[in-house]
Amino acid sequence: MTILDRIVEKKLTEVAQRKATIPAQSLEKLPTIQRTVNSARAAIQAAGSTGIIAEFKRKSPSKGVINDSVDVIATTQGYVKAGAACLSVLTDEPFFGGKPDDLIKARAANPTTPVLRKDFIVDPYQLLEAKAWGADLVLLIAACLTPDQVKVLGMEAKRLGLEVLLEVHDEEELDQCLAIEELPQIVDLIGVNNRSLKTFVTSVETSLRLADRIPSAFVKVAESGLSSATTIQVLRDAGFEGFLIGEAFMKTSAPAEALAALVADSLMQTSS
Ligand SMILES: O=P(O)(O)OC[C@@H](O)[C@@H](O)c1c[nH]c2ccccc12
Repeated sequence: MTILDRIVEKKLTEVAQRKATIPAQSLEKLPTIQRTVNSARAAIQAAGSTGIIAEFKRKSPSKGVINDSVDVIATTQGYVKAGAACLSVLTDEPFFGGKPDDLIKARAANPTTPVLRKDFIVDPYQLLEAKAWGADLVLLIAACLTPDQVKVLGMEAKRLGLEVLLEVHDEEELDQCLAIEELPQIVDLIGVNNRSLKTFVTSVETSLRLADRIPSAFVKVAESGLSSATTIQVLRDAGFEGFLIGEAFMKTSAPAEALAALVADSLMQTSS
């Protein structure tokens, strides 16, 4: 059993409990369901955007506790001030130490920045939750979904007006998703996760290998294991516009300052 299998098993139980506590019909009635989202696609593609999707992540199955002392509001506001194009907030509690309230707080504190609900989405109910909590976009992880589920969840996300980041790890997952005829209508960004779910080893080569296979209709996002301006430039040259970064910032006592330093490094690279 892989870690992903364990996470999904737990997630299905969690979703069943949540549905029993707050029925979907109640979520549908919340005013946030009608809200127009901040576009991550637009924010990442805006002229001069850093493309950085800065993540708030307290712990992970691969690293254990990364940071359990920083505050979600101060950190996400600091990220935005330092140049983050988007925010990513973990809402999975058992494995990543996140919670819905982190997302709700990050949303309220950063009204004009796109916020990603980072979780393991296996049921349309979680999309309703994401919209109700104020998320602008959601992650769909190909490794834990069938192409049919990607389609159903993508369509529901679009009904709710959410943007979708589809995550793949290899050629097989990517090709299976690209075979979904409606994909350009239901997915906005395709992310390549550099972290192997089996070994937890991150290799930026994964993103570089898959870059040309991703059609230009999608914003390309490189995910995980990123920390240097040099690597970001290499990825940019390969066609990536978005960079999902968590640990490199969160492992420091001042995550926003770490982001600011990376942005300063990147600017120096482009001007030299
Ligand atoms: O902390 P890193 O190595 O910068 O990685 C961030 C992000 O890519 C990673 O947290 C992530 C990518 N896909 C996920 C899916 C679920 C949970 C977490 C993730």
